[in-house]
Amino acid sequence: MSHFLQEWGVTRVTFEQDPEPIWQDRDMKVKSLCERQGVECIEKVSHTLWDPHRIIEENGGSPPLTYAAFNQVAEIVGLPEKPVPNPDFEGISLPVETDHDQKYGIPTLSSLGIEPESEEQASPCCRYMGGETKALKLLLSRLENEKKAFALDLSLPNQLYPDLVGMPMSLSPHLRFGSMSIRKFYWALRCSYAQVHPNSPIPASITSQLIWREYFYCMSVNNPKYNCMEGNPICLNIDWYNNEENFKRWKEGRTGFPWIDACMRQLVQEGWIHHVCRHAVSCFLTRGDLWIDWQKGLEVFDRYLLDADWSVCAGSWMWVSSSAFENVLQCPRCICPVRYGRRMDPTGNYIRRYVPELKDMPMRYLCEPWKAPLKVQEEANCVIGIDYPAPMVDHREASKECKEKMERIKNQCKGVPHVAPTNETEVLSYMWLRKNTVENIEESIHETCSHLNTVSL
Ligand SMILES: Cc1cc2nc3c(=O)[nH]c(=O)nc-3n(C[C@H](O)[C@H](O)[C@H](O)COP(=O)(O)OP(=O)(O)OC[C@H]3O[C@@H](n4cnc5c(N)ncnc54)[C@H](O)[C@@H]3O)c2cc1C
Repeated sequence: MSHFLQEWGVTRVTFEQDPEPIWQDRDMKVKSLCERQGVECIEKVSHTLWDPHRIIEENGGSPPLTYAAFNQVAEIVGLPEKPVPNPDFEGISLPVETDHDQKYGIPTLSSLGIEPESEEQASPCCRYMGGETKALKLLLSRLENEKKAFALDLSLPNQLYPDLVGMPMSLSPHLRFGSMSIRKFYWALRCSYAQVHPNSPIPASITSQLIWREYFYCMSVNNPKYNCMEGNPICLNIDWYNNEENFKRWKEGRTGFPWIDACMRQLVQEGWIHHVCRHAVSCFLTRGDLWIDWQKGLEVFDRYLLDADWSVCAGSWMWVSSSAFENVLQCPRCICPVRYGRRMDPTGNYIRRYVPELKDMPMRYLCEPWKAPLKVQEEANCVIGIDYPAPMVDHREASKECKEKMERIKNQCKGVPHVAPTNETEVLSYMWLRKNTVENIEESIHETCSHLNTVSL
């Protein structure tokens, strides 16, 4: 790094704030290196629409407790700044030497010791290309689609899988790595709505997904244990099952529920799945069917998702598993892996694409192939238990059991804050919840109080 700074005559480095501890650690190192080299360091907030610290300050020193409260505070803070051209970069061109790629080219994955885990991973149906040029093209086609939806007053979901030419439509990996500016995306969505409906106010739903991202960022800032259950002041300590075999079947897409398996296989092969798929598989793993720790699911998402984002991913897992946020006090309905699959994939094309064993299974049985008569299974060349697994749980039974457990936890939660405790009474109620796992209550109260002191929420 110091070699590059010198060779390129760098005098100023700008970087953006990120709440993830490893990036904060990296920033500290870069800053001290730059200081030693006499290079100026400028820290900007450009990865989020608003500075999370500003939101916290406006909310009286703690993060807004709910998504609705977040929106109210954001309204007070005002609309996010519009992107402006950066004069620092105008007219800049970098001379590229003939041996540029040799000296500075991106190393291959195998030179870093990373090999594909499967044939599908080695040649996936779609490839995400990095860089702002690609991201801007993607934004344009995305806006065209959105405009059609705005004109019909529809909220058009992104497609479940890349289009026929293998082009992904999702911008999330670009947002994650900064090759698409979040402010540009936000303002582009608002402007294209305004073009279609010039005389109407812009509905909040147009940008609501981006605001969820902001909310999770705001909740994670100042909380280094945000991606953990233990020591994370906003997360309930739930006694999840530790069942390695069940976890492995979920991870490998061998649950016997075609919709869940299609989602998990797409994730591992392509590094991206649609929000409805993320929701379905995370609910299935945790409070829906298997009652397995959300942190295990988070590890898998973190490994395979191209848009894996410390704040959003951990926040979403806590949300879906009812471990934090508003969901702690609610008992949301479990997702049925059969009915939901049928609703989301009415043609069956998605399941057939990622679970080819079932490609000839008639639509009627596609989401629950174990119900197909043996003759139908034989005709479809897919005998359940031989060519494709039988369902690993009885969903009705498993979800009933999970729901009862969740109800018990929620009853214990009555009167307990659903996010970080902010005073001593709340700490005491919080400890009540944790007493099943912490033997010495006094010690645990002390532990949580010190969290409150160290984690300045
Ligand atoms: C268990 C689980 C884990 C998730 N992990 C991640 C993750 O690691 N990284 C990530 O970017 N998104 C994550 N999401 C949120 C969401 O599923 C993805 O952002 C979305 O599917 C990306 O596709 P898109 O770009 O087409 O999204 P769009 O619908 O076009 O949304 C645009 C952007 O808004 C943000 N966004 C969208 N939905 C949400 C949401 N529910 N919560 C917070 N931000 C949102 C993302 O930055 C996304 O790129 C997760 C959701 C769940 C349920």
